Amino acid sequence: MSPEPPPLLEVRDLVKRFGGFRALDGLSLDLRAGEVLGLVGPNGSGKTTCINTIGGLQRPDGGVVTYDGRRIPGLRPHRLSRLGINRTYQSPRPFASLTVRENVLVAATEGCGSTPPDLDTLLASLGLAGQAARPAGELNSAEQKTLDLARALATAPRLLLVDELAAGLNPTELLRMAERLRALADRGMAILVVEHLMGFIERVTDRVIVMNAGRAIFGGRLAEAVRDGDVKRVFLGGAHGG
Ligand SMILES: Nc1ncnc2c1ncn2[C@@H]1O[C@H](COP(=O)(O)OP(=O)(O)OP(=O)(O)O)[C@@H](O)[C@H]1O
Repeated sequence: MSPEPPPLLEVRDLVKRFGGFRALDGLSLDLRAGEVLGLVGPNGSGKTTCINTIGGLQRPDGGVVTYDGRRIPGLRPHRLSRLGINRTYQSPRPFASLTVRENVLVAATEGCGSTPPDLDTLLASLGLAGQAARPAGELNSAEQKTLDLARALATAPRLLLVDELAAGLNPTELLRMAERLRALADRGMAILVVEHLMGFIERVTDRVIVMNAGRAIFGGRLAEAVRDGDVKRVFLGGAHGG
């Protein structure tokens, strides 16, 4: 049997401070190609800060992030995008006056140089073909989230960071979104998903990391997490999450 390939993303002892407050306090995680890792935890536990720090929006104050065998300290999002890392945002901000298609076209120019997806096929696969000519500012919140995913996918990422994509989607849209993420992972994409909706996490993830106060307090399958004493304490009361 061939040995398991090394993780595409390795995060070691990541620290992010805001003033004297440690939003990330020594977080470590691994993520392999084709794997979906969920990052869950109470409000303020550091999930978005983790995505922002890996994704180049915020500079880490300590620790090491290695992507595809290369340290990526302090690289800005557009540089990371060219390396194959892209993300979605909790509150997407598309170019409101540009059409859906134009928004995705602009994003595609920031891609990593590997074959970009055909934009019309991409829009169709995300159910946005009918919206392609509409100004993005006219989309509802679920459509804007989907457009945000299309924008990220247009750069052909190998690592996708997903920040609360499911919030605001109806049950049918949730199911469809979960299937899309699974299909992307099945084609080899590594996906880190921050999400509060546990049904969605259960459907899309292979593993979860439960965070509290900037640290990982559990790593493993969601079914095991819900039986873990520390996890129960954090979710059922007494959480120290900032
Ligand atoms: N730019 C910032 N300046 C100061 N404090 C910040 C900043 N960004 C985040 N924080 C603080 O860091 C902590 C972690 O925030 P973060 O948004 O990462 O948590 P989260 O787990 O994503 O929360 P939620 O589930 O509510 O989105 C919180 O206490 C937050 O107030």
